[in-house]
Amino acid sequence: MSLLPTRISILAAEFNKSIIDTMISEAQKTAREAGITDIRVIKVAGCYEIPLIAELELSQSDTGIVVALGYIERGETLHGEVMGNVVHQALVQLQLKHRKPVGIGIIGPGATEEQAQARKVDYAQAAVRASLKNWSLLQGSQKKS
Ligand SMILES: Nc1c(NC[C@H](O)[C@H](O)[C@H](O)CO)[nH]c(=O)[nH]c1=O
Ligand SMILES: CC(=O)[C@@H](O)COP(=O)(O)O
Repeated sequence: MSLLPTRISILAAEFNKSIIDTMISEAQKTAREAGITDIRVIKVAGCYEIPLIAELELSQSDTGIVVALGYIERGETLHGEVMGNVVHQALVQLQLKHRKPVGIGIIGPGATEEQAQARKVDYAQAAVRASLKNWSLLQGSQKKS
């Protein structure tokens, strides 16, 4: 029963590249500081593409944690709101299916560029930290059972 996951897979929606590049760097840095050495970064087109790749990564025994990074910008229609709901729901369901943490670092929906700039570091760090905390809680519960 290891205290740390073998691998963290960071899935980044590069629809808004300037925001996401910073989020990727911050997530990598936070994972390294926690002692993780196997950090995989996979860039997808947008948030809608994250759940499928998350499923593939979580199915691999070495992948202990998936971190999802994205920014759903404010648009003129409800497209972003629908996407946000669908993607968040899918990622939560994948956690329950695989019994592995998914750190969700998706800004928005409906966020302005300014709001995203203000949140990109905190969301990326929090997604890694929260998923690592859940990892240790899961390890603890498995020890007891
Ligand atoms: N508008 C945003 C998107 N849209 C793209 C979708 O995620 C997807 O790539 C497309 O519908 C093709 O399947 N993605 C974001 O991550 N953020 C947005 O604001
Ligand atoms: C969140 C989005 O899809 C955005 O990029 C475009 O939104 P909209 O088509 O509602 O203007």
